Amino acid sequence: MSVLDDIIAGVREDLAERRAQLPLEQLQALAAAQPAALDALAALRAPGLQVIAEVKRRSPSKGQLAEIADPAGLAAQYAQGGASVISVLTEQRRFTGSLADLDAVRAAVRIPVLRKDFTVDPYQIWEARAHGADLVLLIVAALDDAQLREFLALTEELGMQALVETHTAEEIDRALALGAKIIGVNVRNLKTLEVDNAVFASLAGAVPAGSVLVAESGVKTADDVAHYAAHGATAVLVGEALVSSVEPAATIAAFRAAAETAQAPAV
Ligand SMILES: O=C(O)c1ccccc1NCC(=O)[C@H](O)[C@H](O)COP(=O)(O)O
Repeated sequence: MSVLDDIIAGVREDLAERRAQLPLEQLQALAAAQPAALDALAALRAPGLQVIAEVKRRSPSKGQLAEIADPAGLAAQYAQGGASVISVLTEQRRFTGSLADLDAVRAAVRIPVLRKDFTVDPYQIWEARAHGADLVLLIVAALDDAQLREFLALTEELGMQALVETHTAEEIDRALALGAKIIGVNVRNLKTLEVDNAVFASLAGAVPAGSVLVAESGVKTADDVAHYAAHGATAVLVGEALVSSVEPAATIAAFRAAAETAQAPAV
């Protein structure tokens, strides 16, 4: 069983418990009572390189990353530093995230919020909207085409966006064929946990110019950001480097500045 399969098995068990506590109809009523979702697509299409800043306590690859006693305060610092979207990892078993973190972040910032989880069931998309999220993560490797189509349609129906995460050219083709508007290339292989920044450069060309293209994982330094920007990233999604930074706002500002000086790669 791969790491991804193992995570998803846990996600399904936790989901069954939540669904037993809150039937879908009640969740849908909570979602309907939320203000309209913010326009994440517009936020990611703003001029310059955008930063999706992640609230991430722990990971399967690195173990404990940060305590994060105040996720709302951290998100506020991210927004102050110029992040255009806040990503909140809500998976409990392997990342020690929660929907309470999502609630706290939603209440603290006025920019789009991504519910970052392993989406395998429409219930999770309703849940994301009911907790005020504007985007959800859809991992192509975890879903078949019918699921991807259904989940993309539901996010649209709810006025939300989806970050559609890929790791191979074939996954990018599948995402584009199903109409994904925000394509993520995760340079972390979720089956082996290997991080290889070169994956982004090798795949970016498969995404049509003008698409929103997010480079995910492995951003440690301004040079990493410049590398992704030079290869066509619209945005970078950063977790570990920000939760372990003593000045996350300044780190985000430095990352955005680094992108402005990025040179297109020699051909
Ligand atoms: O982070 C992990 O170890 C991980 C393992 C298995 C599945 C997903 C995982 N992380 C989710 C992410 O993709 C990252 O949180 C995100 O891209 C930020 O990565 P980083 O900046 O390297 O913390």
